[in-house]
Amino acid sequence: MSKEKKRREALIYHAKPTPGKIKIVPTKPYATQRDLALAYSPGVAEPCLEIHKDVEQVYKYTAKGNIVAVISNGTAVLGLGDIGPEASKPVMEGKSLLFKIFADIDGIDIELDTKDVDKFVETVKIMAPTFGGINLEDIKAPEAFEIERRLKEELNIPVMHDDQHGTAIISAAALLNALDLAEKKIEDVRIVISGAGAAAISCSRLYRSLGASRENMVMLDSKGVIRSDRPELSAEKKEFATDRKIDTLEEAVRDSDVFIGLSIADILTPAMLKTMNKNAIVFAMANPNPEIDYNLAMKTRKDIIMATGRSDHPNQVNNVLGFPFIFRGALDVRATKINEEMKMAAVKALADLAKQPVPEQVNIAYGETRLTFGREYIIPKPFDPRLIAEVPPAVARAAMESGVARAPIADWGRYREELLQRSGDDKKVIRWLMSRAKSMPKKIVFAEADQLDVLKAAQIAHDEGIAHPILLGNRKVIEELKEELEFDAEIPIIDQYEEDSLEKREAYARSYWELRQRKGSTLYNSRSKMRERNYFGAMMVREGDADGMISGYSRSYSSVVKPIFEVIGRASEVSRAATVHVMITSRGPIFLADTSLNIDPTAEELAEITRMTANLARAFNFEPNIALLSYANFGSSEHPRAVKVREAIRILHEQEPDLVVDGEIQTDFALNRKLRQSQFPFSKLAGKNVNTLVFPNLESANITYKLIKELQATDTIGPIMLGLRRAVHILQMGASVEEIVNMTAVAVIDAQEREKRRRAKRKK
Ligand SMILES: NC(=O)C1=CN([C@@H]2O[C@H](COP(=O)(O)OP(=O)(O)OC[C@H]3O[C@@H](n4cnc5c(N)ncnc54)[C@H](OP(=O)(O)O)[C@@H]3O)[C@@H](O)[C@H]2O)C=CC1
Ligand SMILES: CC(=O)C(=O)O
Ligand SMILES: [Mg+2]
Repeated sequence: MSKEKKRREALIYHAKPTPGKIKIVPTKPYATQRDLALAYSPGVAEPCLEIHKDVEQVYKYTAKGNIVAVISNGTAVLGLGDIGPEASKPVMEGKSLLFKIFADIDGIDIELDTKDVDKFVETVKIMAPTFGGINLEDIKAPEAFEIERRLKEELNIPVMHDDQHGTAIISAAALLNALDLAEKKIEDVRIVISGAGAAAISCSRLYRSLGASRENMVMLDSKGVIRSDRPELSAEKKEFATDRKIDTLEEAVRDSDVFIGLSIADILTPAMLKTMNKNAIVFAMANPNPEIDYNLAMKTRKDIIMATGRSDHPNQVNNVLGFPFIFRGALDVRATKINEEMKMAAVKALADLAKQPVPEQVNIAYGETRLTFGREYIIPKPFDPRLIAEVPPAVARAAMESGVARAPIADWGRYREELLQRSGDDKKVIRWLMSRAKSMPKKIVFAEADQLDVLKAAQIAHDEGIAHPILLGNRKVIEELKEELEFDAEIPIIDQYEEDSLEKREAYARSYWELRQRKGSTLYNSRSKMRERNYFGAMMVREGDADGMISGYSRSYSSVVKPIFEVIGRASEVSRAATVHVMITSRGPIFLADTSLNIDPTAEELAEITRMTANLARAFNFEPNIALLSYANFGSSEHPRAVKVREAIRILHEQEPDLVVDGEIQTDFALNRKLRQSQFPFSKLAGKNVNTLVFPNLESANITYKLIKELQATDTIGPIMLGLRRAVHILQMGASVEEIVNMTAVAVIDAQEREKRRRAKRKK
């Protein structure tokens, strides 16, 4: 993608559909007059009075304990410099978003219009009662040091300047691991630090407390090497001033072992890099552009261990790995500060985690085949789900042991459980879907590529590397739309009406005729069918010219299903096809079946639909806990409709004893674990969170999924077609671009799975 296109994409992302990246959502009921009388006057007076009597009760009755203020004055925004408070807001909103998605902390961004240290400190102090913690961000040195020092002294909630300590913690963990790989000792290595600001000073201090010697360190600022004979040095810079008589980065870097960049882009040249010692460690962490471009550095020297602050190269050393988890641990024990012990605990937890075997889902999330501790993996990845379970407990424990925890944790097992729950499964499934598709993109026919939204989805699928699209439809329209979308990649376009497609059309018509000649088709009508896009597209997949197909955006489901069933047909191992919708809810994804095909399945058919749905959930990386829904619970009705579901359960319990499935059960008992436990403790679902719902008939399934979708405005993936011979999926009419992209990923993964099975079969 061109730089200009990336720029516009970033701007549109921030502007649409609503400006910015965060919003506030109520957590209590507010529907009725009674709710409002509790939420606000008169009920609200009660917690006010309790807190007035004992201020600590504020943690019990308000959200304070989970809110962190992300505060900046915009004087050192990333590596962009002093761009002002308003211009820093996107970064602060970004930090709030990261707080939420990684650690379930509500980050509130605050941009202060002052460069005056006293005013800044006073303002934050005045606001402090609102927050459980204060994350200072992108404030330039030396003011940042004084602001943080004073706030730490004067407030009794955790205060951390992220650019100082977040960066120091992550880079220290990465440095320890890199030194391990380079077989060097921190006490012996010569370290050059480019930058003498908030981040650089704090990192250097932490390296010293890990054993680095001051004599081996050289620090540079915008004026060059910080020498002890330089006049007017700040106290912080003096701490790292060198007695060596050198002035330039070039001189400093020669024969050094470690380069730490926390300054500005592109100041380390290949020539300088070549003068560093063997197995040099290069952390070029300036954002958004590092001190030396990753590819340029790797081209210059093969033996370096390289990291940047960016997510698009191996070894992202960025404070995103730290602040969400460090604050999580600090908040959870109501720590009065974030002290050295807590920081060291975080360093150790992160460094250790990188050496552990990496879960498959992390490999998939990053499109890697096998991440293992080594030069290209010295630090965990931000989307590693183990971070939330490892780092906060380490920080919380250190807070308790160092005497700053006001609410110590007693049950560590339960705390871990709570942490895992916080990591929320909602968007993970989409992320997983995309990464899994990207790991081996497949050729997917977009049968309605002359529709704007379908083409947009094909463009995203192509740009993101999810699929290799084939655009089927009116060539002129597709080309015009492509131009409008600036979709300038060379993508195959097939217009089945054109002269060029005649040969294929004839070949497909003959194959189709062979297939259907005893089902009433003539060669003549087979030829005319191949003019229809869904027949043509399906034949492309059938004949191996494509791996999968997406259609149905502009026509009714039933009119698209027919050609697909005629051409592709049902897989031999099943007696029917079925469809599943995955609803992305706040409690995680829920699989619903059958939402689009079987109108009134028999007990046997329901059992089969359940088995297919369970397989799909597993293919999505979820262990299925399945409820077969009814209007009745466990034998409470003898109506044939309830009996049918009971019979399906009997079949499943007999044939699939290990499958976690039960019913017939009503929806509320299925979804509410406590309620279910109180009434039906004997159920196979006891202690389980149900994530798969199989409905007794099409009406109930279809109505339910549409109801959830419209009322909750949740993301959906579906309808996912199960039980066909090929990876062909039919969209709901008018699907959104996101939904089409999701379904494209589903089609790709489906094709990947089929290929895997074919290979396994061939091996046998
Ligand atoms: N990867 C990560 O997680 C993080 C990366 N960073 C990055 O580190 C950089 C600095 O951030 P921060 O410390 O907050 O900002 P500060 O404004 O506090 O510090 C910037 C420092 O860079 C120095 N500098 C400017 N130009 C040069 C130069 N040509 N050579 C050497 N030093 C120079 C400045 O020198 P002087 O003192 O003379 O003005 C100053 O010491 C930014 O690019 C930021 O994006 C920061 C935090 C986290
Ligand atoms: C990552 C970060 O906080 C910075 O670059 O400023
Ligand atoms: Mg920052």
